[in-house]
Amino acid sequence: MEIRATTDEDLDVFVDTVHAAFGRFPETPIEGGGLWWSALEMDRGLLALTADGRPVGTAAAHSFELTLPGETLVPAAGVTAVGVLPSHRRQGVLSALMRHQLAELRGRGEFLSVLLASEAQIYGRFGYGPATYTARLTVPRHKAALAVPRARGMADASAAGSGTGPDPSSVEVLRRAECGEILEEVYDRYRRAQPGALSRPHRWWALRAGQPPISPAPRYVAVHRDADGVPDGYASYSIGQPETLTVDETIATDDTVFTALARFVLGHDLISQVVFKHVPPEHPLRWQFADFRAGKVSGDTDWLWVRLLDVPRALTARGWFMDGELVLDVRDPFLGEHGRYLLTVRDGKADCVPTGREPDLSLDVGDLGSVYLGGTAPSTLVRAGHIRAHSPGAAALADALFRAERSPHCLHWF
Ligand SMILES: CC(=O)SCCNC(=O)CCNC(=O)[C@H](O)C(C)(C)COP(=O)(O)OP(=O)(O)OC[C@H]1O[C@@H](n2cnc3c(N)ncnc32)[C@H](O)[C@@H]1OP(=O)(O)O
Repeated sequence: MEIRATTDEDLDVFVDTVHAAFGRFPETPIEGGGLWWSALEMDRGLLALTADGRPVGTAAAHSFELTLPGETLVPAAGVTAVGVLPSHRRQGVLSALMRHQLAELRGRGEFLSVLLASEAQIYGRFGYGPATYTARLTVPRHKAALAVPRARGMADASAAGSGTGPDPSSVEVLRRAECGEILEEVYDRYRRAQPGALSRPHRWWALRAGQPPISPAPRYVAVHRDADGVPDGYASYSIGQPETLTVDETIATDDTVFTALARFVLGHDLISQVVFKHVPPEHPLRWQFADFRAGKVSGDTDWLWVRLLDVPRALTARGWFMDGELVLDVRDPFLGEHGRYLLTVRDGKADCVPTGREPDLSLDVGDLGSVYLGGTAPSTLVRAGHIRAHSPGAAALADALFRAERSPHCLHWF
């Protein structure tokens, strides 16, 4: 078997092969009509070929920016279009593709790769760990009343007298087709401050490559504007049977904007329930209902998987919120690597250097990927038996150190 990089000339054969692996047809649009593969970067694709030159496997990568804790933006390879023909499975084709791809990414100087896993059993062996989570929240309209925020009544001398005038912000309903630029701009503002979020490169919007609201599927979009009329949030939605308003995504540059958009869709007439797709499982919205049980969380699942390609570079790239020191003994079974690092955090920045000191934690690189964005507590993986803590306080210290300013979330589909 040979693995080779693709060029623009390979687009048709690449797209045919990956669709055959998924048992789909390239000409059949995904939900809403977006041809996701139009955004593929063919200089980042790989084809696995048999000895007589027949393509049997594919993998590709998008050039994204990932937001790390501390509002740090870094490049991340978005691994995608991974497939092996049903006739050639379980013969090591994917393993060979992954090995080739990881080497190639390192060769380009990349230090993080990310993906969405079609099945959760595939990617752990290649050093990826689930790092962000998502869920849907279903709210029956008759339970949708929001509580008065308790903090509003609390004494705050600096804010005395504020919050009593009319709300100067506004919500306008537009059609998806007439507000592409607003969506692109608001999403970009949002993702820069949200740990775990990925960039949506301009060409994705231009090509409408993806799921709604990137794709051209008909949608209404509630656009929120601040007091100066500047768009600062949106909710893209459609209404279907049975009397359900489904929100594809609620993008807000701050929590009050999210609340305003939630209030707007929950107040829609002629519906019996609202489904918010892609909310973080522990989103504050649940706490905002007068009835705590109003919002039912379902479909709680992993979303972004993270793989560190260069441990010291990745750990020093993110922001940190507490000073401390940890010795991490990191194994990378797939690549046959092993390193022990002293992580020292001071004033929000980390230093990470090889050390001979006794470790505080021993872990696989995939588990480091899971805790890296702050969305999985190291102690959870200690309790699950995946990370080994060498002293009683090590897990608690790691929990405190790895925590992000807010829980990471990603809703970009690729
Ligand atoms: C980021 C993305 O693009 S996600 C999309 C992934 N693609 C798909 O789901 C499309 C349908 N599936 C496929 O094309 C293939 O089954 C693939 C790509 C998942 C696996 O390809 P293969 O060439 O069969 O994998 P390979 O032979 O290298 O398997 C390596 C190991 O992973 C295991 N493995 C592979 N796929 C799976 C799976 N779906 N579930 C459980 N274990 C799996 C194999 O058993 C093997 O284990 P072993 O090393 O202990 O023997």
